[in-house]
Amino acid sequence: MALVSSTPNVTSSINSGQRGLDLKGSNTTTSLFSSVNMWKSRRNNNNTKKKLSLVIRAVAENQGDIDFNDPNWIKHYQDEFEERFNLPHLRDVFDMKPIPTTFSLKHRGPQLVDGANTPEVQRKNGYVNEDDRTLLKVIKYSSPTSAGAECVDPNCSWIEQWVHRAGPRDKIYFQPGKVKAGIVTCGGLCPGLNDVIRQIVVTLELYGVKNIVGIPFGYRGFFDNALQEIPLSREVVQNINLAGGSLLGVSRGGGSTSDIVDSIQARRLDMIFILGGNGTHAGANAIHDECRKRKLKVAVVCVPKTIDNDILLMDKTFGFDTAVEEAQRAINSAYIEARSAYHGVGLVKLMGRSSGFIAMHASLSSGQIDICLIPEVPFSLDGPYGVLHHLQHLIQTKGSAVVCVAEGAGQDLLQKSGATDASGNVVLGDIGVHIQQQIKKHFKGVDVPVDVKYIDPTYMIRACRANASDAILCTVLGQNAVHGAFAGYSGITVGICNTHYVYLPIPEVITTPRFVDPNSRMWHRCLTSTGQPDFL
Ligand SMILES: Nc1ncnc2c1ncn2[C@@H]1O[C@H](COP(=O)(O)OP(=O)(O)OP(=O)(O)O)[C@@H](O)[C@H]1O
Ligand SMILES: O=P(O)(O)OC[C@H]1O[C@](O)(CO)[C@@H](O)[C@@H]1O
Ligand SMILES: [Mg+2]
Repeated sequence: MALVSSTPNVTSSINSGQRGLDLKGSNTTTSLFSSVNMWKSRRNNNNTKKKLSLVIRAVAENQGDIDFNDPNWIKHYQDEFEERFNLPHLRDVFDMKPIPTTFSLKHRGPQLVDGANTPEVQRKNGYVNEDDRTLLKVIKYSSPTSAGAECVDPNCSWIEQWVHRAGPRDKIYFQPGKVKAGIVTCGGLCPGLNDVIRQIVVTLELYGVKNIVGIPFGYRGFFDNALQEIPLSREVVQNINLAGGSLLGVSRGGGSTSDIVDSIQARRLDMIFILGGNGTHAGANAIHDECRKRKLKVAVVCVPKTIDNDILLMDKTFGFDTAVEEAQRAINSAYIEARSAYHGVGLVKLMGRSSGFIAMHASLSSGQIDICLIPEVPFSLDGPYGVLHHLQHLIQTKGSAVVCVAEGAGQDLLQKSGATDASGNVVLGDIGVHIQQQIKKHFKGVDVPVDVKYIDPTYMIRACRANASDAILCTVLGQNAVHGAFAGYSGITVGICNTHYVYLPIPEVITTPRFVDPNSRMWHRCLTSTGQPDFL
């Protein structure tokens, strides 16, 4: 029985910040709205019994083909999970024999001669066994009503879900001296891109790779003949992490998979490291499939890049911490402006196309936000429960207020242009400008003076260099990407799950964007911190 792939886990979809995982195959927008509606109805329902029955009904409806009376159902579930998270490997297609790794840290001492594969050498070099696994979920929920509960059955049975541990293996599937490796950065900018590029190059060189190139301006670099490959070496990348942006440039849109793979073939690339978000990963998976179809021995390995932190299953993606930290500056300025004005309102718009992680975390960390609005939580501006009424209350009671809004929030309040960007992403209406206008209009209507200061720090945040914690994350992800390619995997991405670094098959992390779960502890903490009510 196809337990995992054909049975969406709606308990997770209600409760998890990773609900998209469980709505496989469904349209992203539809999933977002149906889940938001489900949440809406949950939030308006204060009766615990009703809540519980809703959850259990969701389980029953959506785990329809799991027979919970089967004493082995957990085992079946785990087997399906293992199969789903199995990593595609070049061995699946090619008859390949591994060779001892050339990755070795510099050692002193007679017993640590390069190439010697003694347990001592293995331990000193920190090789990871191919069978090592890390747990994807670490909380044992005792009830489906526990905050953030992700349960498969009504009893919330404990089900171990293991994913593959990342790191260098003692055997590799490429001869480093013959490898040509390419690196490409796609989508929008994100702090840390240069750190990842740098670590990929440095690690490749440590294996002994001499032919490393950058593909300029995202996928465009593969099919725009006017663009030249950029030769990369430790020397070239030595200091690139000191600046934001991407040494290679980025772009959205363009290019058929077939053209890109033609280009990979013509360039004779053996490994391609692809840095990008959801769209980029979808492209990378298509490239991996096409390479398999053409019987090309190419390792396609992604490093998730999204400032919005909207990739499934991961603790966080690089650049996110920096974005949150940088957002503090905008929030603090808005706060000072608001405090210093008579009836001041500071309004800050932060990135977050469909996920409000930056806005939520920035609100939490600043402690200066009175109202935080994110795409996952619907709100109304007008009426007795609307944002404007609450804002008026704040102005009249404490004299000033600060609002933080994610760019994708409240899109239902704006006219849709129907426009899309080069990658097919919907062009959003400007919710920041809209709220600013509505605040002015509302206060004029009730004849209360207000002084609104609107700050949109979007591109200032995105162009920053990575902060210390992101720089470390980038370092580990970049190194692990190279280890993954040499280990022979393709069609994979690297990530951090429960503080451990893992490899995941690409399709598992991009079924939808990752969303803030309005029922999660984190969102509840944000509400506790702002003191804001529901706005519906
Ligand atoms: N479904 C898809 N299949 C193949 N390629 C895709 C797909 N979606 C997007 N791409 C390509 O991936 C690249 C990046 O996509 P996109 O602009 O959506 O950025 P992203 O990777 O999602 O990152 P960001 O977080 O900045 O939005 C573009 O060149 C785009 O053409
Ligand atoms: O203006 P650009 O380059 O299209 O990027 C804007 C988008 O980038 C993102 O930060 C994702 O990278 C979104 O939040 C935002 O909508
Ligand atoms: Mg995208």
